[in-house]
Amino acid sequence: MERELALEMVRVTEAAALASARWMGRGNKHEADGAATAAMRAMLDTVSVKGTVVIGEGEMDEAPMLYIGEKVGSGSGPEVDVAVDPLEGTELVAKGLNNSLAVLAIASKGQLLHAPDMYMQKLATGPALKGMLRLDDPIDTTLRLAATVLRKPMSDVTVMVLERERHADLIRTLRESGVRIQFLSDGDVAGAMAPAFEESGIDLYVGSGGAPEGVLAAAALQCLGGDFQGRLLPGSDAEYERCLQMGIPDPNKVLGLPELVGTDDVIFAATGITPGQFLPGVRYLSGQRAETHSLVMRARTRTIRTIKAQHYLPNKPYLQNT
Ligand SMILES: O=P(O)(O)OC[C@H]1O[C@](O)(COP(=O)(O)O)[C@@H](O)[C@@H]1O
Repeated sequence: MERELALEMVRVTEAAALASARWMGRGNKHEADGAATAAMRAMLDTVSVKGTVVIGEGEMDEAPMLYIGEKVGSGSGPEVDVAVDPLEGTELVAKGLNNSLAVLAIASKGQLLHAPDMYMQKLATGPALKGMLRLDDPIDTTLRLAATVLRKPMSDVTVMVLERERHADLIRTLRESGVRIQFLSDGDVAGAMAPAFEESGIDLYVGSGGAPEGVLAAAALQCLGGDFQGRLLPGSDAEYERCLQMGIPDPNKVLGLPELVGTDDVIFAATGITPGQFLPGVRYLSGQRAETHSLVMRARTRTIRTIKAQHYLPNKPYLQNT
């Protein structure tokens, strides 16, 4: 893929963020998500790719736009897999909480895992722990190994996890191990990316979250030089069957970066919607302007670019109905 596509991708996540940011704190996650999705869809069609959505808003019969299998892009240019989450953290926007993002990854055709909509067990690290840990190991073994590699006492190791009832045993073990825990209420793409940013103070991301979000996080970590392992958690026979239908022969297998994002030809972009750990949220300025902060990265070069943009809102047709 041409490197120029990276900047085009930022325009797409900026559009989604600008559209959904209007809904911050207004208690309506569906409107916020719908606005982000429509804006992302409209902007994607201006990008010179022949894209197929592989991670999207749901199946064709569930989602009006950006559904799995939908063709996007201008129809000229390279054939690419497209993974989107126009509003990652719908509750965060609805409740006016930190850390929601508009997120997009593209990779050369056939290279992103077509992850079914179910939970995935996840382990994400930054570059310092790349290749050192195994999702299959008991969590206390993983923590001890991480502390040794990072040359920190256990009490300085900081682990991020979604605050969920299903994580009760995991959290108990983390506490018994003596590590520090930072809880997330939602938004585990940002959570899984955190260990790759030293300034986050997070060493490891663990626990289960959405499988589609896992593929997006894996694309980000491929660009950041970090590591990601995931295991699908089909919760019923129907979900197990769904994995098989989607071309995943062994749904219980641990999937590493090569299985999730089988290429360095991947671009990841994200724009902050509400204020976040590594990206400020959308700010509305005087003079009908709004400011966005985005991150765009290519795995091939590992360049991490942050882009601050000021938008003149009357010139954004996709915002007219928001
Ligand atoms: O809320 P659950 O069921 O634990 O699911 C976790 C998933 O939900 C999120 O927190 C938010 O997802 P949405 O944006 O679809 O609301 C994801 O980041 C995470 O992967």
